[in-house]
Amino acid sequence: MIVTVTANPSLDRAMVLDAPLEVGIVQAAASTREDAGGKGINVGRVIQAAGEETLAVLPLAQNDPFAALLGETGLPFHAVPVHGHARSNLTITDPAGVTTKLNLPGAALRSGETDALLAIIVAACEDADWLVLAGSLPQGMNVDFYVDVIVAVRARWGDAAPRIAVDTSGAPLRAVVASGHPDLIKPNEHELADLAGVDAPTEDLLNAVLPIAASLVPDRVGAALITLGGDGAVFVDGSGALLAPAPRIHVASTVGAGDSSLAGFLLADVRGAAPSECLASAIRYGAAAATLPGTQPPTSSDFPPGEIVVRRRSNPLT
Ligand SMILES: Nc1ncnc2c1ncn2[C@@H]1O[C@H](COP(=O)(O)OP(=O)(O)O)[C@@H](O)[C@H]1O
Ligand SMILES: O=P(O)(O)OC[C@H]1O[C@](O)(COP(=O)(O)O)[C@@H](O)[C@@H]1O
Repeated sequence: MIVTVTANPSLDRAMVLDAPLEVGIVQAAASTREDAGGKGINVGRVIQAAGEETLAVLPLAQNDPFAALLGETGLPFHAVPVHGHARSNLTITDPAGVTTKLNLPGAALRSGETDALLAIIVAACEDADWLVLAGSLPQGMNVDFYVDVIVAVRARWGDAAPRIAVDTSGAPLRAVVASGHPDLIKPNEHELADLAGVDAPTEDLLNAVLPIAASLVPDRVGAALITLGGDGAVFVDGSGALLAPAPRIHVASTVGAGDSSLAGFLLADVRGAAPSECLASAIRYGAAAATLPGTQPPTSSDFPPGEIVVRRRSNPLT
């Protein structure tokens, strides 16, 4: 079972333009769709669509319109009652697939609500193979929240604790890497560079991220799945690195592509696949998500045609 946590859910509105986005003018939009989103929810929807067991944990006010949208997905979830409503994030995609994301900070949680969220997450981890801590934290929440979760889950479940994947950015990611030792992180090249305090690479991304990842794996994190948009993805663990370019696709919207990559990786892992097949699955799911509008979860029927070629590098630094 894969438990996902979305501390900062978002009602995702995706708008499609039939001309490139221009700032400072009035522009007609061609279409729009709404999804119950946020990184953990997106991961969970892909896992559920693939037929594997999953549970989403999130803070949610009873009278929040987000609840109806989430209910329509059929995703099993455990909502921790809170006062604030889910934020609304906006994604704008132009005909070339260029995606602009406008993300709000999200309503603050009260201190009792944060404690309740942590307790529910720990309880939900009984029999879980993976715990996925995904997305930003609501404004005002302690940046160590994910560290607190990791410590509490491992203290409660010991050897039976799930492996823990973290997909976040900025201060919460720095905190987790400083003192949480997660089993897996899933940054993109910008988040990875920010974490390591270096400039993000702009060329030959598959190779350029390897030394940055090697500075973190395995001392600070067990493994890293680094997604690189149209350039593909890299997986680094204590035994070396795996590199896979992305297939050429027609991009509809890249929102949710990173979440689908992580879901694809975990799906293959819980089905017993080797890391190279987990990486290929991450690429297939990420690329499939990018061909779909909004945060629609991809299934295997959306996979782009062709083989995913995975190369191994035993020493990421050479
Ligand atoms: N333009 C694209 N062409 C092909 N695949 C893509 C494209 N954009 C994203 N993907 C797929 O989705 C994955 C995740 O995308 P990425 O943009 O790195 O995630 P994030 O949203 O976390 O930044 C990539 O590793 C790739 O497999
Ligand atoms: O929690 P954050 O980092 O603000 O991101 C939330 C947004 O990211 C998404 O989960 C999409 O993420 P990706 O495009 O990185 O896969 C949206 O559903 C949501 O609006």
